[in-house]
Amino acid sequence: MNSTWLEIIIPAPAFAVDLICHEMIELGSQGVTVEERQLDTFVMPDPDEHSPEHFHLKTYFPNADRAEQLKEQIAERLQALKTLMPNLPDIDIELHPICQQDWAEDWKQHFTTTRIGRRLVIKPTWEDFSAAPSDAVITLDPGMAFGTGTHDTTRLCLEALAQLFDQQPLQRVLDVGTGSGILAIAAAALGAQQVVACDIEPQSCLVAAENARLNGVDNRIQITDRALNELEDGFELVLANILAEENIRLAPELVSRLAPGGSLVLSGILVEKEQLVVDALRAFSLSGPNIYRTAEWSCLIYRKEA
Ligand SMILES: C[S@@+](CC[C@H](N)C(=O)[O-])C[C@H]1O[C@@H](n2cnc3c(N)ncnc32)[C@H](O)[C@@H]1O
Repeated sequence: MNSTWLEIIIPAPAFAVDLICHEMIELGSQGVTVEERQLDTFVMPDPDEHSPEHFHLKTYFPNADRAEQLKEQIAERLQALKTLMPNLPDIDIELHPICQQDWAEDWKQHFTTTRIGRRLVIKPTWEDFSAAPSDAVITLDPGMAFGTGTHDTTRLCLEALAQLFDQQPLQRVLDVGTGSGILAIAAAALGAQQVVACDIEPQSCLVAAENARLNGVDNRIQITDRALNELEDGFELVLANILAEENIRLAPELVSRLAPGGSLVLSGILVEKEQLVVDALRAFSLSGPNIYRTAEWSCLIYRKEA
């Protein structure tokens, strides 16, 4: 489906954002997003981060042919808001017609069967693949959760996982921020007998559980939304594809969940934030890191002293 929508961008001061959003919905907008910060990553904004004074509202209307009429209506609404908020400045809005593609099909084009390392193969549910006997094939439908293997941060983790399993078989693996479950399932497919996968998002836990079932490894993966500090320890491998800041915040818990000699794989780290993580991890008895980079992402691999 390729229908044309109208995207309207409204620069707005912080104090007016809620009311303007409300007005747009009243005018028939099918969705409003508020760009409040430069998103350089994939998860939640830092709650301690200060909000900026100005925002960009993007609001979407299904009927692009109403552009001129909508522009006038929005100008009238903004003018009317000035009676409530005398400090509201004059606002220049931008209008762009945009094509709505069939996103579900569009992103699928970028998720195709991929081999990682010697044995690991990631395959979308809608593709066929003839596996060699030694292949560890995992089949995924990421649903609403993050993790198809196409994102560089996931890929770096999968490469680390494949490399570590090549060095020695690993039995107990912890996947922190499991998303679609891709890393946990890959660990089980490569032979781990007990995998714990946690995520703060209940939706991710549901998707991960379904993907584990689909891959026939649900009996070896325990999926939980419990906090990291409530989980057991003694893991030979701990993977965390979460933000640099989150990796730093959780570092004591991540390290304490490792068995002696265990490996810690930290991903989701922008190259520019790599040093922050390296500095924070110095506080622990770890060797490393071995650092792997793809585009703007870094992945750090540590080993806990035996
Ligand atoms: C970038 S995704 C990674 C998904 C998957 N592991 C992968 O490598 O593709 C990060 C996931 O971590 C989860 N997450 C973020 N902070 C977390 C935390 N403190 N504890 C557990 N999960 C967390 C998010 O909900 C999200 O599903």
